[in-house]
Amino acid sequence: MVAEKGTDSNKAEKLDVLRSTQTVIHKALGKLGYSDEVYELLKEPIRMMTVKIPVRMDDGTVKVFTGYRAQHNDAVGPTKGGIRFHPNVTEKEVKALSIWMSLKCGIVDLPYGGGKGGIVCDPRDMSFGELERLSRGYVRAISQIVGPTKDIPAPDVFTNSQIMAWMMDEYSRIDEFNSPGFITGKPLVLGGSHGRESATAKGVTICIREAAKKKGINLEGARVVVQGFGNAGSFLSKFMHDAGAKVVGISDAYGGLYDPDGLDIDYLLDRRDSFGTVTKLFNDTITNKELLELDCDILVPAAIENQITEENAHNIRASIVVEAANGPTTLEATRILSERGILLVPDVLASAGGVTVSYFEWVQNNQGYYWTEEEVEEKLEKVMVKSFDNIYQTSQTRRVDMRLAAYMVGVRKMAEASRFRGWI
Ligand SMILES: NC(=O)C1=CN([C@@H]2O[C@H](COP(=O)(O)OP(=O)(O)OC[C@H]3O[C@@H](n4cnc5c(N)ncnc54)[C@H](O)[C@@H]3O)[C@@H](O)[C@H]2O)C=CC1
Ligand SMILES: O=C(O)CCC(=O)C(=O)O
Repeated sequence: MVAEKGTDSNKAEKLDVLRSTQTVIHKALGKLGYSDEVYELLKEPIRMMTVKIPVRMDDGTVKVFTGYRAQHNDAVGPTKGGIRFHPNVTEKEVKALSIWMSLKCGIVDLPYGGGKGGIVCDPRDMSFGELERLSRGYVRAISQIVGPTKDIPAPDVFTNSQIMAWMMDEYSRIDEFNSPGFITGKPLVLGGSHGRESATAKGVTICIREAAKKKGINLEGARVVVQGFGNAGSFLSKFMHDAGAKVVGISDAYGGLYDPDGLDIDYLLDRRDSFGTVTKLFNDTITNKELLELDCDILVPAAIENQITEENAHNIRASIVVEAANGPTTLEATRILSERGILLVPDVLASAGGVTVSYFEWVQNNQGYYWTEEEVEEKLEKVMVKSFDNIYQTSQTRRVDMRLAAYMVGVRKMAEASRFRGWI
């Protein structure tokens, strides 16, 4: 049997997302009765590629970028997960992100394992041409280990449908075949799916609705704060606004905006740039730290990791925290929120709408027959409600928090698939 691990006092270790996800995987496997051998297999990706990507910059110089692709576990099927372009990308982060993808795919029951990629770069400082050359260079560098039946990438932080289009085109050249199923999150005209752009936020919205029912909170008039105004955060703000909630705070990498009477979300959506930046247009801003501690009913971190920590968890004033971002809450903070009776819907459940509709996109690419937006939304709704119920019930019956319950549900499928394959 797997023994439960104690907490570590070192602050850096508490912010180490790989270490903290390993801690919860270890606990989840222990609760399910799996052996330490299973943990040894699942604690790290089975494959990790580091690549150097030389890119001719617009000024004629060559800059060499570092990129990663992690494939966590492919017992269930091909691996799947986004590609992040961000200056703070690290090998450890990409590994953790690939494990979270495996858990998400297990939770929403997709025929995939988890993968994730990242490039250390700041696309906000790069031209369109430089970004295209970087995107194509990355695909050439990882082409041996990816493909429509091996590992299927998608968008994540600071990547979008245009970048997916360049990557698909580059892979199709290498493969000498039009390969729309190589990547998801593509533009509609290149085999993208209706509903993929807003899918992550739709999934989060469904989780908020279900969590609000459990807490007896009426969404009409509920005060919502959203950290991050990119793909996940901006659509989410819109959906909350349309549902009658009052979005009182939003933020981006440069700061936050607050209005207790509710922000004008349509105006902000109109003014945000393609990197989800909008606050630079305003003088009267608050910090991201202040934003997270605002008085509200529902708090949605939708930006980056390690935002709710033991330092601010006691000051969170929301009744429900729904993680649209990957890894926004540390384990210590998870414990504090849970002790304070705050319902936390974890990332691996709340943000799984994105990969669910990515799966729909891949299925449509494979069958060559495309669904309407209504069909996609109906299927997503069913998947998310079922997954939420399953995890909520698990947390109640096993008397564990929603994060541990989600890991227990998410890890089981890959552990079983690995066992049937005779790996463990
Ligand atoms: N796009 C997708 O389909 C999915 C995204 N996610 C997760 O959701 C989160 C957001 O992703 P996207 O919306 O796709 O990215 P995005 O690139 O569209 O937007 C990111 C947003 O976060 C803000 N941000 C960046 N650094 C920040 C910081 N230090 N403090 C506060 N805000 C900061 C940016 O200004 C921007 O508003 C990430 O954790 C991502 O992994 C999870 C599942 C699927
Ligand atoms: O759409 C996908 O395949 C992956 C989305 C993703 O990277 C994530 O859920 O973190």
